[in-house]
Parts: sequence; C-alpha cells; structure tokens
Amino acid sequence: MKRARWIVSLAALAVLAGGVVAATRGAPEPGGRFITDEQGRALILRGFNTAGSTKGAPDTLPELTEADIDREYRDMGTNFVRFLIMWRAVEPQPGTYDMKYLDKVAEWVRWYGERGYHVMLDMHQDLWGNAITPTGAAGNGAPAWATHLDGLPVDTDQPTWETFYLEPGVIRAFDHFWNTTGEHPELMDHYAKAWKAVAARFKDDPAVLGYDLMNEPWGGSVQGPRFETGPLAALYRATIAEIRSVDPDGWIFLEPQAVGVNWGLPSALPYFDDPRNGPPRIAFAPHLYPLPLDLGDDYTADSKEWTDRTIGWWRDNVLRTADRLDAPILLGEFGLDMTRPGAADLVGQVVRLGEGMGTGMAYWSRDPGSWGPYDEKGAATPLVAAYARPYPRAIGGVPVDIRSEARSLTVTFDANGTGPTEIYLPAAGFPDGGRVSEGEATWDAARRVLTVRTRTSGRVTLTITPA
Ligand SMILES: CN(C)c1ccc(C(=O)NC[C@H]2N[C@H](CO)[C@@H](O)[C@@H]2O)cc1
Repeated sequence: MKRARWIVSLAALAVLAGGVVAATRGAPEPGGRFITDEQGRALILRGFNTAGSTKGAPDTLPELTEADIDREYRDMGTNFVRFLIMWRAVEPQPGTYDMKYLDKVAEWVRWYGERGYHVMLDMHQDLWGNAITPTGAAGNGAPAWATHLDGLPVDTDQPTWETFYLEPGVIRAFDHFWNTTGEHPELMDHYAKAWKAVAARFKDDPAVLGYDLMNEPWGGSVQGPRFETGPLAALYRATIAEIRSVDPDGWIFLEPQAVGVNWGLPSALPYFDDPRNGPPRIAFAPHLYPLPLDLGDDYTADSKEWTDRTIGWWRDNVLRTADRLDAPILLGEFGLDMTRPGAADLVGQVVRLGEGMGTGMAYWSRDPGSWGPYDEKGAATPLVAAYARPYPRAIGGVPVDIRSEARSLTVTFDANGTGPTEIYLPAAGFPDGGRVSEGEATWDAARRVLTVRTRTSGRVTLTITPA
C-alpha cells in the first residue's frame, strides 16, 4: 500500500514538474566538472550541515562548540561544512547589515579554516521566515520586515512541518517575494544586496569556498519550470551580479526547487552566465531525500529496491541539469533518522553515489539527535561509522573514478600538476595509515591524511591499502 501511495505521489509531481521522470537508460556520463581549490585541485567535499539549531538560536549561530568540530574531524575526517546563516540576521532592517553578526560567523569560519575545512555559507530558509506566525513557532530565514501575509491565515496546527508551505499566508509571503503579486519588487533586490554584504565580508577569507544562494526554494503560487526559469532564475541572476561586484572568485551554488527535485524529478533550472574573468565558478547544489523514505518506508526489502530506483532517477536528472548549467555538482543535503532499519546502508549508498558522480556532500545535519552523528547524550550513532570512509580530500588532476571500501581506496585521475593528492584515511581500516600503489607518500598521523605526489600528467590510478 505504501508503495502505491508514493508512486501516485511521484506521478502527480511528475505532471506538476512538467517533466518526465528520466529513464535510467541513456544517462549522461558523470559530469566532468569539479569544484576546485585555490591551487586548481579537484575537491571532494565531505561534511555536515551546521546547524539546524541555528534556525531558532537567539544569536542565529549553531549551538555547538569548537571542541565539537575537533570531535567531528577526529571521528570522520570531514573537510567541508554547509554553514547556515539567515537573511533576518544579515539584514535586520531594510538596508542595514549587521556586521557584528557577520563577525561572529567569521569566528566560526576561522575555527573551520584552522582545521583545513572549506566553508559554504548557506542563506537558509524554511517556510519563508520566523514571522509567519505571531510566536515565531515555525519558519526561519526571512526578516519580519520582508514578511507580508496580507492578513491571510497561517494555521499552526499542522500534521508535519512541510504542510506550513501550503498555508495561504505563507504562499502570499512567497508570492510577494517573487514579485508574483507585483506589489513588492524591492524584496528580491534586498536579498541580492544582502548577499553582496556577505560576500564583501568574506571575499578574502581563504576558508570560505562560496555561497549557497537560497535553501530549498519554494515558488508559492508558481511551481515547476515556470518558477525555476522565471522568478528563481531572476533572483539568481541578480544575486550573481551583486556577489560578483565584490567577490570575483567565490563559488556560487544554485539550488533547484526542492519539491519533486529532492525526490528524483527533473529540475528546469536554466544556464547562468558567470561574469568573472576566468572559468565559471557556478555549481549546482540539489538535495536528496528519496520519496519512499520521506513517506516513512525504511531502507529495507522492496522499499530499498524502490528507493534505489528513485536515487537512479535523481542521479540521471541531476547530471542532466548539471550538463545544462555546465556546472559541477554538490549534494547540499541528505539525511535520515539513523535509528531506522537500513539507515546506515542508505548513507553508504549515497557515499558510493557521490563517489561515482565525483560530487561532494553535506549530511543533514550535525545537530545532536537521532539524525546526527551523535545523540542527545553525545554517544555516537551508526552515522559515524557509515560516514567515516577513506576519501580523496583534494586531487591533483581531473577525477575519473573514485571507489572506497572499508580497507581500500582507489582514485583514478588525469594528472594536471595542480598539486599533490590528499587522502583521508579513517582509523578503522587504516590504523597505521596507508600504503600507496605509486607516487611519493607522506603520512600526517595527527590529521590522518596521506599526501601523495605523483606524475603531473597522464592517467594516474592510486590504490591505497592499510600500512
Ligand atoms: C513543500 N516543500 C516546499 C518542502 C517539503 C519538504 C521539504 C524537505 O523535506 N526538505 C528536506 C530537509 N531540508 C530541510 C532543511 O533545509 C530540513 O528541515 C528537511 O528535513 C522541503 C520543502
């Protein structure tokens, strides 16, 4: 019965999205584009969304500490963080930017930078903003001054948090922002200029990789291709221009609409020009939440088969969109309740998916609890073991193939002289570090990083096994 329900849901959404769920045959080859570091090395990003607690925190910062970052690195060797920031904190009043808030964000960025992390700043929203209800009980992101409900209702008695998106007041707030009503054309311009203020603050910070322009965009009354090619594309173009007016080099990450695309349906996001000198630095940053799991099935038995099928649709559709954007891919969110049967297997499946696509990823989320790496008492959940995999943090060439097992890692790339290849090796599987099939390797036991200097041209295949 569950399967019938979500097949019907998916078919309905396929009609809504105006797209056809991609067949698994004829999928394009993995996108040959990669996010690069300042040396030009291809980055494989592995990290967390930090943090869900930011949404309601009085200071709009994570309820975590610097020691928590140390523990995360010690246990999983992550090198990336999707760090949540909020428009309401950046621009508390129209045209006024809170530099004290950005300085506090910079403190977190410094903590990550000192540990070799790459930071993507995520202008996060869910349900528009905290002011959709009088008590702030739901929603985060947009400031109160940009929230126009026109007196329409937002019923706080909802079966799940997602259904707030369907409330008349929430739809209206989004319709004003996207200028669907034609009554508040100023809002998108404020948003783009808020990003300019953020980019001006962090443009010279070596730890800041780039900017995720909007979390899980929702079109309100306008949905699917009409939303993505219309108001969403307009916001992205305006924001790209504002960011590039102060920061010519930061990577810019673009998300599709969340509904449908998170589950595997195609996005209609169009190509975006990057007005910078040099190769474009625009990336496609979808989220992955397979519908069978979202509807309550576990990653077991026949639901696992159907989930894998939808993940195949997601992969093929994401690759097609990345081809259209001529952009590398970053998986900005995936996650689930780690107490559910099959959860650790799903995480392993997504890690393998990312390896096959050459894409990095950020797990949702770093917060204590059943979804995260540590529960409310600080005990490790199954996520730590599932996510602590050997992976190439940075590759001195264009990746061709990445395959990890518990006690081996194979990385194939076309060397281009951009620098050495850095590989994280977890203690489980590689207690004394690793042995490499070619090149000159040095082992940093403290960081658990094997740095390999290889030929600077031609195809290189590194196989790493326990020392
Ligand atoms: C109806 N709409 C617009 C909708 C429904 C469901 C999600 C969602 O599950 N998102 C997945 C996760 N992403 C957020 C944070 O970005 C988490 O709170 C969700 O679990 C998003 C949008």
